[in-house]
Amino acid sequence: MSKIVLGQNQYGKAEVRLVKITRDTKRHEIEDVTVTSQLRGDLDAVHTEGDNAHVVATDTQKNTVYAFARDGVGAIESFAMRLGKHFTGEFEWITGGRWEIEQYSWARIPVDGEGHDHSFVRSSDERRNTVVTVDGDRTWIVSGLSNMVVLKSTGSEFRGYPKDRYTTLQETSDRILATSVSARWRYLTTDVDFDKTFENVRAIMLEAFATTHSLALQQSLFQMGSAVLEAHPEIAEVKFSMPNKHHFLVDLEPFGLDNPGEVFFAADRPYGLIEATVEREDAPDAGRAWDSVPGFC
Ligand SMILES: O=c1[nH]c(=O)c2[nH]c(=O)[nH]c2[nH]1
Repeated sequence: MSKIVLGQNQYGKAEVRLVKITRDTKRHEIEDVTVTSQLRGDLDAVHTEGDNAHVVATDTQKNTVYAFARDGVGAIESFAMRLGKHFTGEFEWITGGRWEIEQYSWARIPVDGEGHDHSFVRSSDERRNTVVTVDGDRTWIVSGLSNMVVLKSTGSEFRGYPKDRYTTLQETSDRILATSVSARWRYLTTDVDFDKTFENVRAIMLEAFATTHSLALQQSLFQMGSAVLEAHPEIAEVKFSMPNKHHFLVDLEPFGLDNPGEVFFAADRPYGLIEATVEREDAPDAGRAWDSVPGFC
């Protein structure tokens, strides 16, 4: 019989819900995040013997998240790195880990044409996220966004695909193109103005989606990724997962009506799922950056 040994492992507190209000002035600020903290290191004994001497409790990890938030969250990448430095610095057998943060955005409620001081409305389901991975003295940062729903009502075609006996799809030179963008990009350095870069990457993706005359969602994806890499030398690669949110033209002929691309059935499933990585050919190895970042190819 072969010897049975413990393989890769990590543990921590998942999805710590944290809301931080900054109320130094009467104009409050809100930061709303979900934090997952996972530690790696010399943790064999707890698995093989039930010896907890090295187990920084998941409850302690949760408390640390809340305690650190007392000073504010700031850029989620910086907050995640703070946590990483703390756990790997404080406990010598903790040699690395993974800190994932998702951020929800709130907008001020407009009252008399101005944003209210302390009343907010969740602006959309879109989220900003990051995964910071630490292994010894190496740190990888993968940041991204999810649920960025975009649509263009023309400027999209889909033609020239192979036809076989199962093909019923009609070619089109004018269709709706809609998707919910999930994207994650890997930074080449930890020395980044993360908030500014996030806003810029997002704006670049939106502009590329809008201005690309799309022959396929795959082409739009590649344009979006290329535009980001062209503008941001500190980013090595961008991974996308983009559902093709199909909009089918409704046949209004039974009602004696034409339908020149105006009335659509927005199907929610099934959907095409377009995934790709846009990368620099000479990018340094990704190391452990994408470990435990599911949902991308
Ligand atoms: O942009 C598209 N890419 C596809 O691969 C595809 N396949 C399909 O049926 N419609 C589309 N649209």
